[in-house]
Amino acid sequence: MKYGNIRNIKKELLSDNWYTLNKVTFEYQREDGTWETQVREAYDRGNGAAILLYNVQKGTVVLTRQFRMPTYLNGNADGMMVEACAGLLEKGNAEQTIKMEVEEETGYKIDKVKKVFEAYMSPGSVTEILYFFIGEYEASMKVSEGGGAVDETENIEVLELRFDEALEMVKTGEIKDAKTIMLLQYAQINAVFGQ
Ligand SMILES: Nc1nc2c(ncn2[C@@H]2O[C@H](COP(=O)(O)OP(=O)(O)O[C@H]3O[C@H](CO)[C@@H](O)[C@H](O)[C@@H]3O)[C@@H](O)[C@H]2O)c(=O)[nH]1
Ligand SMILES: [Mg+2]
Repeated sequence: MKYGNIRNIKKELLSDNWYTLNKVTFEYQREDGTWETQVREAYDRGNGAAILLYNVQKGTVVLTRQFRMPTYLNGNADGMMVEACAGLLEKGNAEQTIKMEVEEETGYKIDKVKKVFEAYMSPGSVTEILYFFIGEYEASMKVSEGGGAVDETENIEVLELRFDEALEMVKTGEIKDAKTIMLLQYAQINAVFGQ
């Protein structure tokens, strides 16, 4: 018996205030062939893209720092998060979006990025799939201050850190964002900065 047979999917909209929260009722076929009814809430905030900006010569990465209310609600004392540059896919594909986000959030205009993997970040409750990239930056690509979209009140601070310092911040817990940890570890495992 294969898993994954489902039928009678019914969606009830609980909220579409900003993004969309649905209560989904469905029947799921168990291994013994019988059907059971399950209820799951699913939050759809679209898909996203994230990128590790790195400079091999300088041995540095560019990250961002911003206030994240949901983390404040769950134990992050000042609500501030150090994260790789990222954004939700609005128009266009993941690659176009991430280049746009890089310029908006960090002020660097880059034109070469490499997709490294994709991942569901919270598959039990959030529909989002996140596309992961890495890309080289250098000082000459800096065209503005960055900081994020003014109309979105993002107030993003741009950080340039040594790669080893960023890895240390994962150990100490100063970096606690999953996508950022995944990208830093990708760079480490794949010797993006050399052995
Ligand atoms: N008014 C309002 N604004 C919101 C709400 N929820 C989010 N926003 C704003 O919508 C904007 C979205 O900015 P993006 O840069 O496109 O997305 P992001 O929040 O950085 O999302 C990235 O990181 C997430 C967390 O790791 C990822 O989940 C996501 O895929 C993406 O990579 C942010 O300014 C955020 O504050 C809301 O309920 N109300
Ligand atoms: Mg963002």
